[in-house]
Amino acid sequence: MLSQTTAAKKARTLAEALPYIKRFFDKTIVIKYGGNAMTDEHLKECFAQDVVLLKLVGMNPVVVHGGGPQINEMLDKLGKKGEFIQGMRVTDAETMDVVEMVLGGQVNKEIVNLINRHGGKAVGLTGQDGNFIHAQKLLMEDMNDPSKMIDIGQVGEITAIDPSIINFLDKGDFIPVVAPIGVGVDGETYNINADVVAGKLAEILGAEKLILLTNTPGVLDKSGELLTGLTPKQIDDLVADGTLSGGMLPKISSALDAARSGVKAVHIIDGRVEHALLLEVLTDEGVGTLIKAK
Ligand SMILES: Nc1ncnc2c1ncn2[C@@H]1O[C@H](COP(=O)(O)OP(=O)(O)O)[C@@H](O)[C@H]1O
Ligand SMILES: CC(=O)N[C@@H](CCC(=O)OP(=O)(O)O)C(=O)O
Repeated sequence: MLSQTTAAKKARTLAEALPYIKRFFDKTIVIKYGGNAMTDEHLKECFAQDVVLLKLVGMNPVVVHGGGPQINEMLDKLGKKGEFIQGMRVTDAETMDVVEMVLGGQVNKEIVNLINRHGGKAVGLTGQDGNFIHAQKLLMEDMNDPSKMIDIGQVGEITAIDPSIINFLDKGDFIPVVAPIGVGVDGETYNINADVVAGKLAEILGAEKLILLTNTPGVLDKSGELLTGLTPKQIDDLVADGTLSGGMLPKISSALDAARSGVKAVHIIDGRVEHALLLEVLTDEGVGTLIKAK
């Protein structure tokens, strides 16, 4: 039997959720599930339960997933080394085949299956389905010399998103699970960073919240301390002095773009914390880093 104090604590936590359930009822919440946060079986189950719960209390969760480490694992098996420049994967034709297989197949179906096992109705999509993520080849600016462009192969930048398939799924009981693959005018496919897709999708859907689940407590300063809130000026400084690097670069710029484009709350949070998503959406507990528009 629960002691009275434990029971009272549980009841208080449940009661705390009520104003959040009201506030976010019928609102869209885009959740980026990073490949690095997807490693532990128990945490994956918690994630799926959280997504289903948000849907059942009337919100519209839209999941965008990554899978960087999972792609690396498959490349390793093929004797190929994954290479990243400024947080973006250099994607030749062979790597693109692996990206499509791992993101569009393995990882996407695993998440769909997890959510469905917990009572949700997840539908897996890539940007090709419903022709919804339009992309073109990205020519990336060199951070150290903006006059120089870097060619990283079949990596895409989003040119447009047609959200009708997502809106259709949201209106029903479905939970969209999106793999970050875009399609070009001639039907060619592009590898797009999942943070970029999540940010743009949140903007286009007019999402109330964008939550980026990753494998750090949030954005950390030079001495490894958590930064709970970040303004654009602070972000510029952290990029310039090298505190932000690798995968955090596309993450932070997508987060900032989304905040500036009207997504009301953008959070980078620790996906290694049990039920991090519920804590973020339904409690007063602030976890991670809030990205401010100004
Ligand atoms: N200042 C920073 N604070 C936190 N993480 C950082 C920072 N700079 C770089 N990183 C790196 O960014 C990583 C998160 O990005 P990424 O590897 O792309 O994860 P995900 O798969 O969740 O998108 C962290 O694991 C960390 O290694
Ligand atoms: C262009 C580019 O970098 N694409 C990423 C797509 C997956 C991704 O973003 O996965 P995470 O969120 O787990 O990092 C890649 O190939 O790794």
